[in-house]
Amino acid sequence: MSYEDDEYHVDTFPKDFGYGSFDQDGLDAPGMGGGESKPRILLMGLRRSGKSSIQKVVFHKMSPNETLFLESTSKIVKDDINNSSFVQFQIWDFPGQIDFIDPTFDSDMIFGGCGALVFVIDAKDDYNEALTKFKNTVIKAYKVNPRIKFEVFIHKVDGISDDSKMESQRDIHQRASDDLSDAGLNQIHLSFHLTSIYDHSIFEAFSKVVQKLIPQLPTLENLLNIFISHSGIEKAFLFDVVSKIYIATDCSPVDMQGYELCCDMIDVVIDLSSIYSSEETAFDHESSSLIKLNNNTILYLREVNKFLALVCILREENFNRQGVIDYNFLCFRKAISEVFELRMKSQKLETLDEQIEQEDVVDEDEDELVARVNENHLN
Ligand SMILES: Nc1nc2c(ncn2[C@@H]2O[C@H](COP(=O)(O)OP(=O)(O)OP(=O)(O)O)[C@@H](O)[C@H]2O)c(=O)[nH]1
Repeated sequence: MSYEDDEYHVDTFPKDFGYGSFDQDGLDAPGMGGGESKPRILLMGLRRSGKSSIQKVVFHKMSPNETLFLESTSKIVKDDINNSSFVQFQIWDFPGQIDFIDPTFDSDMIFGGCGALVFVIDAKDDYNEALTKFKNTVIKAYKVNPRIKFEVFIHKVDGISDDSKMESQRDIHQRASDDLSDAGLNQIHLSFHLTSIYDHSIFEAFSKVVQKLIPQLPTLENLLNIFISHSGIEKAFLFDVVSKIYIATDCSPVDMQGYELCCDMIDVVIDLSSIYSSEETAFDHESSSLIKLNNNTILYLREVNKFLALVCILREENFNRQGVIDYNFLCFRKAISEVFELRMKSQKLETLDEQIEQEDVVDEDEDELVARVNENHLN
């Protein structure tokens, strides 16, 4: 975790139940955790649009109200998210005032290794300036790296009526697309999300951003489809426990209420478990939980590995066959660990290749770059 400020309130989890270096069955082999091989998510947008708040709420358990006291970001902040082999990336939080189109800005380096660019637009503000900045940023980034996924967060939609939200989204979508086609770039795909840190929408949106960076996503979805169809389950989410973003779900549509219930269940399990166990074992290989709702529905949680949990929604009568569900779950967990191992092997090979090509210079280059950009562009 690259934040020096460790003072903020930890909302739900024990303080050290967060991201950090990990060593899972020797999977954190040298070179594997090296931040430089991880895809990068860039958080960009105008000043005070909410970039740092998003990062702190989703990945550092800051409570939304505390973001009111966040100071403006004055330099690029790099943050390593190292929670599991499936979810490893870096988030770079950019200061709102940074000038991407300045010729001295090293866009090759910044956008080159970037997996997704999240552009945050404050829905409560006049967004003309934001759209101009968005257009310039996309043009520059696409030129350097056409594989970047462009994600627009229409942010701070709390307290806005559903009609106004839809209207803002339609308007921003239309104008952003028009701007890009005027620049001859109508082939660029933009994704739009309505978000707020005051509800689960920010976690849902970030889930979708992160999923696009997981090459094994189709395999995970397939495994979940097979699992639910043979177990009488209606919906299943594979959750990253710390951030509560889901890294995969089955192919049925996501209902926001169901997602919120599953997120809340994770909080309940960790909170209760922390009372009766040490902080390190609040979530371990024996973690599982069952919650009966008063509408004939059951929430069922099982630990998949140190960082992942499977949370399922099913009808009460289907839980009569718990033995079948548990057996299927064990098969599912085994399959996940095989995918996980395969990924580790291929990452190891990639790292070896990279090391042969360029002996350990990338890390220094990137840090130098960030320092240089901060020096050149910011007070
Ligand atoms: N109502 C509401 N306010 C939000 C939301 N997200 C962030 N804010 C507020 O917006 C203000 C600015 O948030 P920051 O995260 O500092 O914005 P930033 O984009 O990082 O700003 P710079 O560092 O100056 O670029 C803070 O007062 C937050 O509390 C949201 O979803 N809803």
